[in-house]
Amino acid sequence: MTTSTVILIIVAVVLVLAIAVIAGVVLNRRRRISLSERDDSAAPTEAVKGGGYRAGGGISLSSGGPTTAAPPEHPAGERTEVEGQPGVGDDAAVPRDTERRGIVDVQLPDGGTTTEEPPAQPEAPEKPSEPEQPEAPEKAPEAPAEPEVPVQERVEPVPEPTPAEPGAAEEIEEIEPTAGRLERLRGRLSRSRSTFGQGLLGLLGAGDLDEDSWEEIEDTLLMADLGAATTTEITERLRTEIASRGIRTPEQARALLREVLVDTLGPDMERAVRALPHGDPADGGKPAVVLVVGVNGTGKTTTTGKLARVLVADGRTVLLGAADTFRAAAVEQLATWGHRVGAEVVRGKEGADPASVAFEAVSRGSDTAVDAVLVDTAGRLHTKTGLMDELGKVKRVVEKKAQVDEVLLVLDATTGQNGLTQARVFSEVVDVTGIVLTKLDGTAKGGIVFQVQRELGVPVKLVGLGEGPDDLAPFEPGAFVDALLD
Ligand SMILES: Nc1nc2c(ncn2[C@@H]2O[C@H](COP(=O)(O)OP(=O)(O)OP(=O)(O)O)[C@@H](O)[C@H]2O)c(=O)[nH]1
Repeated sequence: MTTSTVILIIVAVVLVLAIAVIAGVVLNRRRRISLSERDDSAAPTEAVKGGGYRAGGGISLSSGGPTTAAPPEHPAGERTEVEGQPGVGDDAAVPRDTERRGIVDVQLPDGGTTTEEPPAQPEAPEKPSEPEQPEAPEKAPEAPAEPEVPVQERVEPVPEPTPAEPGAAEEIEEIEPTAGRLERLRGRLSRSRSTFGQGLLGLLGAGDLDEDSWEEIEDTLLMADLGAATTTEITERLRTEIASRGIRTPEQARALLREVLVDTLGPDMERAVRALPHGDPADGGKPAVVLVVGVNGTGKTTTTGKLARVLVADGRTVLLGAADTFRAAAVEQLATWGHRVGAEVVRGKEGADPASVAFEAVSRGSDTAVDAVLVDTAGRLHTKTGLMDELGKVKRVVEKKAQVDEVLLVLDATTGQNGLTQARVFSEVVDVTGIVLTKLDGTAKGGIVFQVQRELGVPVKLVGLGEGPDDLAPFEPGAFVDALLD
């Protein structure tokens, strides 16, 4: 063995040993890191999960029972007012039906076929000698160009008795005068009043406001759903004005608070509901077209019915379009409202294309020269995209026949911030021109009025203050703030 071979062997052995040592060190480190990683992650997980709370028992479960197979009951009477619900694509309350479908799922009938008769209506026996239904095919030339909307095939206008028809007049209800409604319904705001107005007045009237008092004022505004931006704006203005005007007495504080709140509500915004016709419909004028949109359960159908009553009480003729075809009961509900005020109702079968129903309603309204066509739309769809598609389509299709004068977005005041999220989404889809805030009688958080207007720049035009047929009032900032503060 030569010297060089010996050296080579020694070098090789040294190299092998070095590699072995390095590998050992690396493996050892990895193991250590891996162990410490696990240790680190274990601690926060526990902290987040438990937060120190230990449940005393398991979650109580019960059987769904046999009722799951039966068709769901209309739970309108059981609606619970749950904070933070719903989102767009959800319901505002307990879903009334199990089946959901998007417009893409709707089966279109073959051309030329007639749709099957709708299920017998409760009112049907009372009007056996109804005039013949208008011939749908006559409207074919007026149908919109959108090929997927075979209007004349899908919609079945069902004329309800009008005031002029013999035998129908006695069924039509008397409608409360619309003037001064907010004043009359003022007591319904009492729940809002107690926490919001009285809390603020108590703080401001106490005088000598320190930082804690201002924080409390901010908290009161935030808890009443006024939102951060409006709260800051109001608080800053109150601070400035109290200092510059030298407000001393509770009366002065009250007057200032009223002034600031009313100003924040934009008293100059145009709040008239655009539901009067363009010219005289009997003389070639066009009816006003009002679309009522919103998430299901917020009170769209009820609001449409209440608004019809307001118009009828004002001596106007109204036609209702039941374009909420996702739920048969919603169509029936609107038909009942129509029947009660003597308004004709145009409806499609369950699952009919809402756009075609809306189009037919507007066509029929123009033909019969009514003053206003109110279209109740569906708000429950799987997704925001589905909702956009449908509402956008309804508006586009209707606009082929007439101008849409008003798009009323119905929001449930009891859903707080979520109403705002809904408002944003709906205003992306259609140009919302007015807001109807319903169920203000059932919340202590009337402050959502401030936030919604600020966010959307669209006025609250009407408020729902109860389930009664005439519990719809115009929104008047001064009277509203007085109701909060008195
Ligand atoms: N307390 C109170 N209840 C209201 C008001 N407006 C509507 N409601 C009730 O809210 C429930 C839902 O109203 P709907 O008109 O059916 O709601 P919708 O948005 O049309 O829902 P769908 O019919 O499913 O499309 C009903 O029980 C109404 O009586 C209101 O201003 N105050």
